[in-house]
Amino acid sequence: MKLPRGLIVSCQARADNPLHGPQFMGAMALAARDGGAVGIRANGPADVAAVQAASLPVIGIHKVFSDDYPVYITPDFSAARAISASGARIIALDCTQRPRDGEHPSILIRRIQEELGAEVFADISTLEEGLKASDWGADYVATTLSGYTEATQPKPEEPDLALLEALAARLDVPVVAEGRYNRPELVAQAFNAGAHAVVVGTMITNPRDITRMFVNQGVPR
Ligand SMILES: CC(=O)N[C@H](C=O)[C@@H](O)[C@H](O)[C@H](O)COP(=O)(O)O
Repeated sequence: MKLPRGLIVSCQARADNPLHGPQFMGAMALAARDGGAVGIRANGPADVAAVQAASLPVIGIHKVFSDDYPVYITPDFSAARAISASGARIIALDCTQRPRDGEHPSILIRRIQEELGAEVFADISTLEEGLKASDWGADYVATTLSGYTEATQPKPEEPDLALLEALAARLDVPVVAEGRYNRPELVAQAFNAGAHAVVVGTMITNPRDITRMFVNQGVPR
């Protein structure tokens, strides 16, 4: 197993974010490492290559957006191959039941393991999807997409600890908590609920959203 137990920091910034770009994400990864993170999650070949500077295990994703399909986290094999070529040894992909263009996640999981020699990190939104991903051979199952699929709308403020707990009770593979873990006590609760690791993104690596939160909650208008 390539992913250690502990805190994983997601270092992602979209094109409209002033911190977009491998130089910034590489620096974020170093800061996360110095703070005690045991792994990094990063998006796209350039950022995946840049975060290797931290010498930590990298969960690579490749977001590819389409007008026709809702699946965007590593939606096909070519997306997986691109981040594998940039050094990701753990590849995360959408394993929800939503429609997609191309191969079924069960095929993608096997191809990523056999052809790229990487571990597969299944991003799911429901217990049923998590059980299926594990049956298909995923190496890790993560709650990443809870709150982001039709089946899990409306998106709650808090992370989906109930889903985490249900997955941990049923699965033999490591279960990872991800999505809206934005306070240290929520991370502690996730480990108590059986998480192998917890991924935190926005609250550590997105100063724009953190600033907005302060402005919206603490600044008089
Ligand atoms: C739904 C989706 O696309 N999630 C993405 C997955 O890579 C990221 O945008 C999130 O920031 C990441 O999952 C961490 O979550 P949070 O930022 O809530 O700590």
